[in-house]
Amino acid sequence: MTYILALDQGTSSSRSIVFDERGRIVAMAQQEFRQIYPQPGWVEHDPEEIWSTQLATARQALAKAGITARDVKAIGITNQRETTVVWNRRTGQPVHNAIVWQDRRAEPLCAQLREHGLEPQVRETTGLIIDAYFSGTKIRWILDHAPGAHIAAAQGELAFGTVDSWLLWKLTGGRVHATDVSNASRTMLFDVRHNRWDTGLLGALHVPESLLPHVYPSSHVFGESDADVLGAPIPIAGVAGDQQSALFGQACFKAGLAKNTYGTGCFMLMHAGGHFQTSANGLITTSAAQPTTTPEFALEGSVFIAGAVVQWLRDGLHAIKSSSEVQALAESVPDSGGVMFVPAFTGLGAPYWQPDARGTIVGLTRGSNAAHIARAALESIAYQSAALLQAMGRDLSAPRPAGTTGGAPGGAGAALEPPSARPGATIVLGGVTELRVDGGACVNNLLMQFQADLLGIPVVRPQVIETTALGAAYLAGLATGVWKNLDELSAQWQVERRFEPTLPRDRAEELMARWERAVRQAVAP
Ligand SMILES: Nc1ncnc2c1ncn2[C@@H]1O[C@H](COP(=O)(O)OP(=O)(O)O)[C@@H](O)[C@H]1O
Ligand SMILES: O=P(O)(O)OC[C@H](O)CO
Repeated sequence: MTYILALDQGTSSSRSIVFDERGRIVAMAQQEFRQIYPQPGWVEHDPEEIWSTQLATARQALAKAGITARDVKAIGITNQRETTVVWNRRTGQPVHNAIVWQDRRAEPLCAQLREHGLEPQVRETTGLIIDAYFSGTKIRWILDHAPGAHIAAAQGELAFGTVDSWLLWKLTGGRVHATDVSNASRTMLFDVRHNRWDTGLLGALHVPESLLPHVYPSSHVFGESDADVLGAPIPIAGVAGDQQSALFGQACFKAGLAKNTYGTGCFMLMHAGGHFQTSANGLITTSAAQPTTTPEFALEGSVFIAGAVVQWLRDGLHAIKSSSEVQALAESVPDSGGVMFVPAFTGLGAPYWQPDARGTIVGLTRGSNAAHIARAALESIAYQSAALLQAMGRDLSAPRPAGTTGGAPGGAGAALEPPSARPGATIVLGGVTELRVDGGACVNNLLMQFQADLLGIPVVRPQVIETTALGAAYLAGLATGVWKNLDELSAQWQVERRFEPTLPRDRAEELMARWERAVRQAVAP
């Protein structure tokens, strides 16, 4: 039997999963680690803890599987994206804690870049918007604040990496300083059209090129782990950011294939093929996990509050005792009884981009009860996701020629016009024929059925919902001959359940229109 070890380094925990050659899970281990909040809006991780928890889970997973490193054909790495580590190449010591993707401290720097008119250049080169989310301004902040970092950087002593690079460095005992295209595309410094660092943006952010990792395709032998790390050297042959890795693990290899991950928030990615296109509908363009040197892209949008609304029902409203109870409560009523819940607790993300929107429940009557609110809360996850897929569909139906900007997140407004005033009055999905799902909340059948009903296309839940780790395993297995090609992977991907739409389309559109009205109330209560 051939085994692949996937290292899945997430925001709140490090996990390791052993897969067999048929993509089945053999063993899994997980460890949480500290979240460090030095100031409001700041979030840090200790890079050494990221490494020690990842290593511990890798060893545990091998032990649970009853195998040794010699039985493992390859390692694949997938990781929380954008989180930024800068370390000293000689000592291997980080010069600062990792600045996590959620951290907002670089916002003033972003404001300066916007004032200098850099937005179009960023959008046309990286597919992104200027935002503190991405790594570029986090690197700048560390160079500006870690003692002696400027001089050390100028002398070529420092290395930057997203978490994959940091793990690669540690696994190889400091021999490999590299990343893959999907992680590089989250830095705001990478020309995704040509798969190379962009000297113009590096100059604008004053980031020396000597800091940067080499960039390779996502399926590539990056190096071998040191023998003493896991007991024998293992090729590290796949690397991808977690959302792109999930897209790959869902076998979404072609334009129009889309996945949605239902976790705390939702991350929806749609493969966009090999043609670089910026969004006119409030999304970002990112590099997909790339098995070869040919650039491939994905459209991406995220919902801030998805499964988190269920946590709020539990911890804020005390309507349920555990997340799994939400389905039974919601099913105790035939529908939401006209209640609409917009969980804009932290503003609204794509495609609305309304940071000041706040959570809103509309349509309450004397007859409304906790079950209606629970049902509306679950439905809100599906409405937000439908709005994202609709935005993607519109981008696919009306591709924008390169060189045009606008419609960027932050441009807001457009997505808030009444649905009847937009091409999306009928739910246009631009040829998307199904939505593949994963993440903790995709176990909820009521939610999945409602999602299919709204979209009018099947929602498909695969047998392995650990698709993030599976994607990294696929990438590593492709580079080491475990699997020959993408067709073989597509054939291996298996459906656990398919939710077929049953709602008449005019009813779905009526509901979407009511949702959009509720959104407008959340934006301007
Ligand atoms: N049966 C359920 N129905 C709806 N949501 C659920 C259910 N079980 C868990 N969740 C939600 O799923 C989320 C956890 O999913 P997970 O993929 O582990 O998230 P993350 O990776 O963001 O931590 C939580 O927000 C939780 O409320
Ligand atoms: O670790 P997760 O699952 O929260 O994912 C984080 C994303 O990669 C952030 O862009």
